[in-house]
Amino acid sequence: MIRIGQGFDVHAFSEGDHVMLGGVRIDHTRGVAAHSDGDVVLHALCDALLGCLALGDIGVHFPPSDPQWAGADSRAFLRQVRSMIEQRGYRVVNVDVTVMCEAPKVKPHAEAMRECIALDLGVTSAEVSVKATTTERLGFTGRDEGIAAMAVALIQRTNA
Ligand SMILES: Nc1ccn([C@@H]2O[C@H](COP(=O)(O)O)[C@@H](O)[C@H]2O)c(=O)n1
Ligand SMILES: C[C@@]1(CO)OP(=O)(O)OP(=O)(O)OC[C@H]1O
Repeated sequence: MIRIGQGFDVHAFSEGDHVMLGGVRIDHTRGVAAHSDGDVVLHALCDALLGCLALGDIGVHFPPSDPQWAGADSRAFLRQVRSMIEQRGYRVVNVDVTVMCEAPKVKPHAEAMRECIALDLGVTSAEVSVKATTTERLGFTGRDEGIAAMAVALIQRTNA
């Protein structure tokens, strides 16, 4: 039995000197507004994985109203979501993420992001794809107002 899920997340730029993407710290002229560390890649991935088993979304499991998640490392969310999936008898097959922003440049960090995500999901980096695109100066990402990410995940029953 295989199951598929998709996720999407956005965070607006705010004051700061770095962004977290795929668990990797990237120096930037701004940060993002968020309750946690604002890692759109990991948030979209969590939603994709939760979506595989119709387990709701990241905000259901890690509510923004809960002070324990203030400034949280989003890798902890991803590891927790992996654990939810494994408890239900599934394993991650592969994931694919697209980051949308004018800046920062993602490509120089894509390999580090793949390795970080692979470690937290218990797969190899060959099972983790990270891509990036501008939106050709169109829309909120095109106006350099924030970062968006979308993700797709495939999981498989471990006894399949
Ligand atoms: N934030 C971004 C956006 C894009 N890239 C890389 O640049 C290539 C060209 O982007 P287009 O939007 O013109 O297609 C793209 O293939 C990405 O590899 C990036 O690294 N960071
Ligand atoms: C991650 C959580 C944690 O409280 O808050 P944010 O960092 O604001 O990120 P969002 O993508 O809005 O997801 C909701 C929350 O689960």
